Amino acid sequence: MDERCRLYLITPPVLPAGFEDHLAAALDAGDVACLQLRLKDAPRDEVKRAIARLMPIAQKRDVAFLLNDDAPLAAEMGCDGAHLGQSDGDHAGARMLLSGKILGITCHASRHLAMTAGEMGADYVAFGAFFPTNTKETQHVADPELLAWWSELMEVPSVAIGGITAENCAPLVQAGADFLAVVGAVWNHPEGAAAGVRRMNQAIRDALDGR
Ligand SMILES: Cc1ncc(COP(=O)(O)OP(=O)(O)O)c(N)n1
Ligand SMILES: Cc1nc(C(=O)O)sc1CCOP(=O)(O)O
Ligand SMILES: [Mg+2]
Repeated sequence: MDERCRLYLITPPVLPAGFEDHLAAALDAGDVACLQLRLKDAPRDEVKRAIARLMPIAQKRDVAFLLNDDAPLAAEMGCDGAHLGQSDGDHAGARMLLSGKILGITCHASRHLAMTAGEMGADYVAFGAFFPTNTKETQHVADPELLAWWSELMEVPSVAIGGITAENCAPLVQAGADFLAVVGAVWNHPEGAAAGVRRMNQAIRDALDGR
């Protein structure tokens, strides 16, 4: 098992005014492995403008920039990769389009979906939701045991998602999650996004000490 577990940051579904400054402060506050742009239901032009604004902020800091839902647009815009759900198009086609780039696949709480994604060539498999969340209506509940099973059997990294906070993340880290993906724990942190990143990283370190 890789002894590390890293933070995977996802943007809020709607970007507030001045988001660039909040993003830069968050990414400067501590280790963030990647940033996923997740603008649900935004027109393609708006997503393109957001990529042009935000991708340089991430890449300048060595944070991989992934686009949610749209592998062709990720390829066209030179993103570092894409995240696709089970209804987000042809995974094998996306794998070819994003050759050499990162492709992550949502696998809910399903061992079968994860094995299929791993065999297809996914760079990570995402499991969730581990906890209730206000960010999205979820239909699947994942258990930390799934992360332990995956990390013991497979080399492909796992991402845990759904309602994860500094307070509840320890069992996921200790079960072997390679990444913790969060929205609210960072963007809704009462002291700001930078404090959210610091707090998540501290919680990950504390949990790794107890692994
Ligand atoms: C890292 C990560 N894991 C899971 C998801 C969820 O993807 P999906 O099921 O396609 O749902 P939407 O995010 O598109 O609403 C994700 N985005 N990122
Ligand atoms: C985008 C997303 N996908 C999920 C899944 O279970 O597949 S849960 C989720 C929302 C994550 O936001 P927060 O960290 O605020 O709970
Ligand atoms: Mg999706």
